[in-house]
Amino acid sequence: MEEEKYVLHGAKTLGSLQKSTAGKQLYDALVRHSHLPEAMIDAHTQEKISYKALLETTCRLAQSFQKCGYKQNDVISICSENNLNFFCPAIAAMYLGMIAAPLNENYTKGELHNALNISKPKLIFCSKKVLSKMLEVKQNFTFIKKIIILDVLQDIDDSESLSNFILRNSNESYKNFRPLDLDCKEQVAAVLCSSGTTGLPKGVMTTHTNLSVRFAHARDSQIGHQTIPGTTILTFMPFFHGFGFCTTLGNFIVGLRTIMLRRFEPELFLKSIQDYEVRCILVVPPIALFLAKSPLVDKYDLSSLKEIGCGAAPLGKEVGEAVVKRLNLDGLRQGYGLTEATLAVTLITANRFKPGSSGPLVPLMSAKVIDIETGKSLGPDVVGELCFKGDMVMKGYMGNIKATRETIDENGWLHTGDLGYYDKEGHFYIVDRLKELIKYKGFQVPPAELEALLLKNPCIKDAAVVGIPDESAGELPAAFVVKQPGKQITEIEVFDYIAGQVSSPKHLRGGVRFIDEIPKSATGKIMRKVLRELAQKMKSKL
Ligand SMILES: Nc1ncnc2c1ncn2[C@@H]1O[C@H](COS(=O)(=O)NC(=O)c2csc(-c3nc4ccc(O)cc4s3)n2)[C@@H](O)[C@H]1O
Repeated sequence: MEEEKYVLHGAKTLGSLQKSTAGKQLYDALVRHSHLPEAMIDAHTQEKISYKALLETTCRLAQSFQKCGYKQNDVISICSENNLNFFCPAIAAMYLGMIAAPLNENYTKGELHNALNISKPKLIFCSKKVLSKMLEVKQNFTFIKKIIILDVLQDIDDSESLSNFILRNSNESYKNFRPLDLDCKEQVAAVLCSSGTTGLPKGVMTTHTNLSVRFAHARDSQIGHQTIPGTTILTFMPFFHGFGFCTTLGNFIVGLRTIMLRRFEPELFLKSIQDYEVRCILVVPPIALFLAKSPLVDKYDLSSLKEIGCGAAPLGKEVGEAVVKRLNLDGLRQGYGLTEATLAVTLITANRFKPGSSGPLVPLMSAKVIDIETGKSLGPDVVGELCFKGDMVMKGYMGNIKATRETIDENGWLHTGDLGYYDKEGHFYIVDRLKELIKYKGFQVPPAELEALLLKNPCIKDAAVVGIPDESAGELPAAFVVKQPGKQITEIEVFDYIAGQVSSPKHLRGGVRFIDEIPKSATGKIMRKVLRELAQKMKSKL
């Protein structure tokens, strides 16, 4: 029986929680905000999309899906850098109980192969930039029926443009379209990649109920970053990642004006805040460090900025305080979240700033910190594994019951693999990571994925990858390698071997170190803590 005294509960009710599907809530929001001229602006091109255009495009795209015979639980993937049309297929899919599976556009063909094998999309929406890569990958999968290009007006060879696909398969009478009623708790809305506490990337099944809780938080002035329609928020968070995906959907729900960057570009970032009079920005810790230290910041008028949301990786208390002081803010709204729990599960709320804390538990969720030996829940100010329960917890990993059961226990508790504690006021502090996951600038770097690639190299007998601390990036992936007897390979050859197979965040920026044996426990588990300590003593030649 759970010791109730050490289980924390967020607010049990939230006036803004709606029982309808995420698709219906998004549809209603696009209708409600259809008078607002700017839903999203591309900071690179100044192009924009209105709420009315989002409404028409998503309804006609849903009608097109229906005309072409796509149906409930069919998966569509979106593989693109942030762009104005990124969310059109995702929202249209949610109207119909289809499933949106965003993919990192920087994935190599090998990474895409793994991710596509999980979600098995019938349709892929991609940008012109990744079209050739997607066409090559498509050849290996019979389940992919079509590729549609998001950011061109004309077809390219056999791939239709989004606008032509809609024109050919729908008509002007989109006003008769309505989203379907669905079982919100069971119906999967999106599948997002995450490696979780161990192993290779998996597909996190996020349901309509999961998103509904997020939308309730977004609407609530105590939790949401901004809640007044038309308020301007800026993001460069990749839309394929839970942080960027779920916060931007929340922006549409509230009617915000989202200024979108494809990637962080210092001058464009600062100029956009100034020129669009941005009120709120969402950042990861390396950008908080930039805001704290860069001389560039003094060249721009950032006086419109009233709020900074920061998360996805640890933020040093001193950095947060430096940003607040330099930008004359009330505080920095740090949050702690994981893809497996949809978005932030602890979040600094307005006026409850505590430097170094990731904030109190969000409404509609429960939390406990457990002793990693006994599993018993712990009281305040004692470090243990963070666990969460409630309607933000994912349905599970797609097609992977074993990994799901290893992450969500029989009582519905999500075991995060993170170490932390809460203080007497219920503020949470993340202090370390039990799990092997490495975070490079907020991006996931699953050691198991790199270790599997290293072991395929004929010159390598054994290998382990750990994260080593870095002030700017948070952690850098570093490899320990045992050479095959009689084989030669250099550090740079190992670095290049990995860099040629995976996307940039996974490159071995922490270096390569050759050792005689990988330290392992009696059960064969890599002793990663030992390796992290060894990495500090053994400098890499790279
Ligand atoms: N604040 C934090 N401090 C320390 N570590 C943090 C962290 N947030 C995530 N992490 C680490 O990333 C892991 C999860 O990685 S992940 O799966 O890629 N997902 C994420 O990192 C993730 C998904 S949603 C999300 C956030 N949403 C927010 C909304 C508003 C806001 O102000 C702040 C945040 S953070 N983060 C966690 O298990 C943890 O190890």
